[in-house]
Amino acid sequence: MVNIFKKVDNSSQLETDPLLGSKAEIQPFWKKSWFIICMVILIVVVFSTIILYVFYHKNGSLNDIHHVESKENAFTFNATTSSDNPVNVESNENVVTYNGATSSNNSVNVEYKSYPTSRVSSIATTNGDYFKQCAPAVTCNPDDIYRTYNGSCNNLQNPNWGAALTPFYRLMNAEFDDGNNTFRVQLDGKPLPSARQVGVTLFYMRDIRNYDHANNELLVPWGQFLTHDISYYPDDIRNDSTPAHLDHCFEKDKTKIPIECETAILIAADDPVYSQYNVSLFKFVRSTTSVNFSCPLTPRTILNRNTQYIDASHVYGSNKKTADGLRTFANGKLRSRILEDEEYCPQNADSEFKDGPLGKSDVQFAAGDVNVNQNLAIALFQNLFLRYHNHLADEIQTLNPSWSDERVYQETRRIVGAIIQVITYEHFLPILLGDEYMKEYGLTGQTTYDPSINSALAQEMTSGAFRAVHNIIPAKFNLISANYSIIDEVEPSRVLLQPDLLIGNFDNMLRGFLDTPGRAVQPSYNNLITNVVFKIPNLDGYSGFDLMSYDIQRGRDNGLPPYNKMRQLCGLKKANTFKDLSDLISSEDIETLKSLYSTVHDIDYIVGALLEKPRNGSMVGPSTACVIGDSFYRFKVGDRFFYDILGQPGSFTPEQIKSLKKITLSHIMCASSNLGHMQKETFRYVDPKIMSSIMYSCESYKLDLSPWKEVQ
Ligand code: HEM
Ligand SMILES: [Ca+2]
Repeated sequence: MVNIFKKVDNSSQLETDPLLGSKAEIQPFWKKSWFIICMVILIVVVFSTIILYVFYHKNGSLNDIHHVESKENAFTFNATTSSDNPVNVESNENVVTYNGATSSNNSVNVEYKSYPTSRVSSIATTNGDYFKQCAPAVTCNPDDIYRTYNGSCNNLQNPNWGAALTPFYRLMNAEFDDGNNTFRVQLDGKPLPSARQVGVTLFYMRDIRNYDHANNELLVPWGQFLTHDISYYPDDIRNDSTPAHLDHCFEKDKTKIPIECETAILIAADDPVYSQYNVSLFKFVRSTTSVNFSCPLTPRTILNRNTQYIDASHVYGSNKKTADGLRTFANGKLRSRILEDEEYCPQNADSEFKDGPLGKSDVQFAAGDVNVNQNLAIALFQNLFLRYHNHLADEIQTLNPSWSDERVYQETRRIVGAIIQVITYEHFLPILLGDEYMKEYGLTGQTTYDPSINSALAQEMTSGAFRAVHNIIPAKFNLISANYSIIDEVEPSRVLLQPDLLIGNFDNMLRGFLDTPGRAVQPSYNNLITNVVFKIPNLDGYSGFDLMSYDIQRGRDNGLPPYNKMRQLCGLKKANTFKDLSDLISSEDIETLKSLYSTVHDIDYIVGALLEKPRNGSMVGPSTACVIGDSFYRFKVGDRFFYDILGQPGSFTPEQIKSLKKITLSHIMCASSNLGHMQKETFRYVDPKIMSSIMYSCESYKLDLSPWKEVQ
């Protein structure tokens, strides 16, 4: 072993100089230049440390990084803070940024993994069951240039992947108490706390941050419109008619609760809203399962009725019958009707909601998705795209007069699907997720098709992560006139299934979403959408609507894993105690969680997701972002018809892609309304009175269709 502690003989100051080869006089070490330089550096370091220490203490920034680890693609930070002020942790390599408020116990741990082009790997073992046991036989034509209506044959090796009426994908195995069907219980065997109780205790009257002045309210109808393209799983109401089914659950005799009432959401006697109406529960109907389609899979498996690709199936339908029913079969156009001189979706003659639970609506639209009438915002967007389809079909037919109705219809359908993808990936997701998550989850840049990727929508996404975006639904929709004054406002919660208000208000509603700042991101939903009481016409009593309770209960209904498991799936540290949640959840909320749940392992996914602090530049926390990011990655690389994929029979030409990439939601709104002027970044809030100079005339928003002109 080499002894590094050389013994210095102080009696002899002379040693052989290796360069001069002669004896040289050795100076005392304090006179040597290396020593002087070292001392100067030391003094500078000590002084700057003192200055930084004082500065950081004052600003509440990081003062003790006691663990910093950098693996190939992962960064871990554990740090303590000294005050209650916000903390910034930044790493320049691979850009991992966190900006969160400290919890009152002054401890912040941030652990983010950076996945440059990666995603979550499913660890569920049941994803293949439906395809082995129940999937219909399908024959595909690999040369087809248009999508099928139900999404089959997109993936030629697995033709049923992503098709309508196939199961949601699971990232983790379903969690049911009996393994198959009954609601998850807590680790100590107790039932989970009532979904309403959780909502009230954590979120009631928590509306403190009102506006997000960077974005307008259009994120909400777009988010919902997009949801209706990729998801639909109705309640299981096989044997009863809406809305009276389950009314018997209200009966006072609680000695024998019918099985179908067991999943009702219990309301406590001291509920701040419902106690005064003597309402003791919300009816809750479980989702329809594969059993309804003669496919008795276990555990409980939910089939998605809409195609699971972003393909405008909510405009056209997820099966041929619906699609045909919406067509005129002339010039590629969709059926529509004129009301008060404007074009609207056709009437749905069979609608069961003419006498809806909240009132009567003479207007019931028909569209590709049966939920077109759910609320005014989604109805507005369905009508917007109906108008846009017909506008585009006219232009394409004019450009190519010889094209048949079928060709014009299919080509327009193909472009509309592509436009929804462009707006989603270029404009919507960067705001929702932020640029860093966009890069981490591989959501930017040229798409390369990967047939090994199943594009089906994750159960954890549709019953959990994407619903967390319900927190930006505003309490009121403004109707704004052409001179920018608010002429009316409607509560979305009160106009469910009542789309007649849209007639004559189309432009006013669009202006309302465009010219109103969005609801700020925060853990709670707006107070109205969670606390609306209404009288059921055919029941002598009151009922209510609470989106938060339904979201929590739906997660349990569909067997979502609890929050702690989702954290781990997303690369976050498993919490062993409630305190371990302090990396992303405030200590006040942790205390409330403790009062509701038996252990940290019992917390519902959406509850944790809503409480997590969003990463800087994103509207969601990491265990929400990871599921949303993974889903949109699969919708992109697993879709053979994705708009910028090259080399497939259905691919657009490079010139067409160039033209499509320029489209914004402003183009659609200009072509389908009388607005006249639009801003370039449609989702950004621009005060119309002050910023009118940066609004552009609708003349400048025209999709260049020349690449679609067929060369004769
Ligand atoms: C005015 C706006 C909105 C209203 C009134 C609304 C209302 C609802 C309701 C009533 C449900 C069904 C609840 C249940 O019984 O389980 C639902 C489901 C859902 N919502 Fe929203 N929502 C709105 C906007 C949004 C937005 C902005 C997003 C996401 C960006 C979103 C994502 C979802 C998802 C993923 C589901 C489950 C999908 C499904 O049922 O197939 N919603 N929403
Ligand atoms: Ca679809």
